[in-house]
Amino acid sequence: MTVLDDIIAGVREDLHARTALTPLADVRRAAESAPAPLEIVPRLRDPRLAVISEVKRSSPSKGHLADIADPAELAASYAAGGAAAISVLTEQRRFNGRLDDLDAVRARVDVPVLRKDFMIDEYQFFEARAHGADLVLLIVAALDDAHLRSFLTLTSDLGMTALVETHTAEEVDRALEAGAEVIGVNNRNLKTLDVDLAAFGALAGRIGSDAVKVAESGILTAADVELLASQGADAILVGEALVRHGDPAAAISEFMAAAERGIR
Ligand SMILES: O=P(O)(O)OC[C@@H](O)[C@@H](O)c1c[nH]c2ccccc12
Repeated sequence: MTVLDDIIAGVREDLHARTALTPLADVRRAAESAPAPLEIVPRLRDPRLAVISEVKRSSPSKGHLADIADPAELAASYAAGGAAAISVLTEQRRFNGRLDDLDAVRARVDVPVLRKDFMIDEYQFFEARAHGADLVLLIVAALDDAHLRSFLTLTSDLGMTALVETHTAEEVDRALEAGAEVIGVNNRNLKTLDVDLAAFGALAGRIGSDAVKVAESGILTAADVELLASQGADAILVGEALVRHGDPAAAISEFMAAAERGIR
């Protein structure tokens, strides 16, 4: 059993508990009456690097990262620093996230918000929308082609955008064939949790320029950002470096400046 399998087993149990409390029909109704989702693709296509800033308390690889008593406050400083979007982890068992965090962040900022979780069931998409998400994460390694396609359709039917996460050449091909518009390369292998910042550079050319390219995970320094920008990243997804930084808004500006050096 890989780490990913193990995480998903827990996600499935938590999902059963929520569906027992709130039936799909109710979540669907809440999704339909939620305020319209925001568009993210134009922000990601902006020539300047887009920084997707993550609210992340802990992770299976690093354990405890930050307390984050007030996720809305953190998100507000991300937005003030120029974040293009805010990612909110909602997985409970391994990342200590919650849907309440998504609600709090959504209520506070007017930039697009990503529900970051392991999406394995239709229910979670209506739930994401009901809680104000504009984007969801689809992890190719966790989905067969049929689910990848049907979840992409459901995401766009709900007016949201999918960040389709890959880690290998085969996964990039599957993402492209399924019609993904925004493709992430996770520098962390979710089966082993090993991080290799070179993963993005190795796959960027394969993605090409039809899809938006997002470099994810293990991005700690301005030098990392400069390199990824020079390799064609349109956006970066950063958690640890921001939640551990005393001044996350300054860190975001610093990353954006580093990207300018990378593309010059
Ligand atoms: O904290 P980092 O190394 O900056 O990583 C952020 C983000 O990329 C990471 O949280 C992540 C990327 N893909 C995921 C899938 C599930 C859970 C978490 C993730």
